Amino acid sequence: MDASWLPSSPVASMAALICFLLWVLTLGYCLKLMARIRRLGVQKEQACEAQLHIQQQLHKLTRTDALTGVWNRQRFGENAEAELKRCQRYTHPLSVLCIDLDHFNEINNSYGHSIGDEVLNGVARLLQSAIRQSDALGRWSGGSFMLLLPHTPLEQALELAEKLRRRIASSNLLVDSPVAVSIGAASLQPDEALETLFQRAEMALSQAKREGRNRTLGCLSELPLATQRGRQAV
Ligand SMILES: Nc1nc2c(ncn2[C@@H]2O[C@H](COP(=O)(O)OP(=O)(O)OP(=O)(O)O)[C@@H](O)[C@H]2O)c(=O)[nH]1
Repeated sequence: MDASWLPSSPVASMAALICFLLWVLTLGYCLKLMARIRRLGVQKEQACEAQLHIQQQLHKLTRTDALTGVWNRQRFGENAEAELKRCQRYTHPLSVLCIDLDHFNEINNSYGHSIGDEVLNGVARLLQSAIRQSDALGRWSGGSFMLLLPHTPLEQALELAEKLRRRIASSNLLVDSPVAVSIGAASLQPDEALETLFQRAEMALSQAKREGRNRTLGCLSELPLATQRGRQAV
């Protein structure tokens, strides 16, 4: 056997051994480094996913009402504006319902705010479960919601409003007392602005409250001249 490659002296043997050890150490270090880089890559991916999740949650929070989970007023308004343009472009009917809890203040005072919150939540759930996917529900203010009904003329909107009103009145959101809502409806008129459409639904709602609550009223007319002037002056 040819042994010419073997170190010929103890010094050479020692040097070969040191080289071998250095090579083993370097290899170990490289493997460790590679594992660390891989770990960092995974951690970076996880951090990116977490950041994306937080961004999505934030986006959702800024678009939905924290208590009821329905769209907040801003998101509802943006959607309604886009829907209005579509309906005007294709001359489709569009209606809105403004739905307000009757005597909500009394519910809060008698049962406490957290029960008031539960009632509000219950109403939101009832409304959401009764509408079409193409409809949109938004929290409008304290105890009121706005419902957008594309492709729906006033007559059908009033029918739906009555169905919703009856459903809420016969629910047992409060065990020992009925919960009622008043509803104002309005349908888009040619070249009408969104703001005016909402105002007319609110006007009908105010009239329903004045007439005794727990009822539905539609707004057939345009805004009274005084209101229109007031709006233009703003
Ligand atoms: N529990 C609860 N109450 C709220 C919330 N936001 C507003 N409110 C209360 O809702 C009540 C709104 O009352 P109003 O709509 O002014 O009047 P109302 O008592 O409902 O009377 P009508 O609308 O005239 O029938 C006020 O007492 C507010 O404090 C909320 O998020 N949770």
